[in-house]
Amino acid sequence: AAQEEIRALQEAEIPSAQSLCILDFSFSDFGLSEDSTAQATVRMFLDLNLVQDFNIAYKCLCQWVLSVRRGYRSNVPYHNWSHGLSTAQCMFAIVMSTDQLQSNFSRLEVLALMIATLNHDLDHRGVSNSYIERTQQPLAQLYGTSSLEHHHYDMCLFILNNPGSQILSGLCPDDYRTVLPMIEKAILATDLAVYMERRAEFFELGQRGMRWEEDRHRDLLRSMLMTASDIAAITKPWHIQKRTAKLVASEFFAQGDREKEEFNIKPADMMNRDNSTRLPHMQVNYIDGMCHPLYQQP
Ligand SMILES: CN1CCN(CCNc2cc(F)c3c(=O)c4c(-c5nccs5)[nH]c(Cc5ccc6c(c5)OCO6)c4oc3c2)CC1
Ligand SMILES: [Zn+2]
Repeated sequence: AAQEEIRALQEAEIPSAQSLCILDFSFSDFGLSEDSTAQATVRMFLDLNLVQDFNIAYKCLCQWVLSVRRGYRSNVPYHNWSHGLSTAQCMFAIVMSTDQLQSNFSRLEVLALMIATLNHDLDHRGVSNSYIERTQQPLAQLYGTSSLEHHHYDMCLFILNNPGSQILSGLCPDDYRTVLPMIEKAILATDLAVYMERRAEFFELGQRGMRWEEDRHRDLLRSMLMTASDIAAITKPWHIQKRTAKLVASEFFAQGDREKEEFNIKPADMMNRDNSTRLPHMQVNYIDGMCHPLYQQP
């Protein structure tokens, strides 16, 4: 990120959570300027007490936020900075609402989940894993499965290791060794194919009135929370949801067009522009099949 941008953010008066509406599950960044989205991210880290709990130098936090924002591609209709911020804001609202009741999450978990949500789709190219794997993109050579998510984590780590944005430099070695794998697992958990494989176990455990104390159970809980934040766009008020669905459609149809033209392969239904008339049908299918079961979980 550029020095004057960092100084501007560092010296800015960061608005309160209330004035930014970041405690609301109906939050949308649609009206916010690029600068306000960076300030909203700083506000989340401040209000979660992460800055003082983990001795994060404020200038470092500002540079890190701006580097993450820059790490998203603005020419991608849906999987861009706005989606990364919205996902992090949903996690912020979850943590802040549940922690009022009892301290559900450890400090390290909150730090890991906030870093993971904000970074989880870094450098997304607007195409799905199946596209990358079927068309033998370089990313597919690097990672067999979840190629996108492995790349998102790689980029997250790259920014965390960049001089000037090393917000984890204040952690003791034990905390550092604990939080990085937590962030990696959380980002890899945002591959919806992985979520679909693991959610049955989560629902089954949820029926047993779990206390979610064992490590492997906490991994599963954090993974499900990542997906709940990642797909929260369909929980927004209808006028917001409608606008976002159009962005998703334009991103998916662009992929379908490339599959037809460049690779002469038949796109999946969701990616095929010929199905534009079936948008409402696909929307309902997606919500009923993918999303509602997760939000219904007690
Ligand atoms: C086989 N499948 C193929 C698809 N694959 C990737 C699925 N991943 C994803 C990831 C996502 F984030 C969304 C997502 O956020 C979606 C939303 C939203 N609505 C409001 C806010 S977000 N609506 C729909 C369904 C849909 C409706 C109309 C369409 C369409 C998709 O594509 C073209 O027209 C979504 O599908 C999604 C599918 C999973 C495996
Ligand atoms: Zn995402």
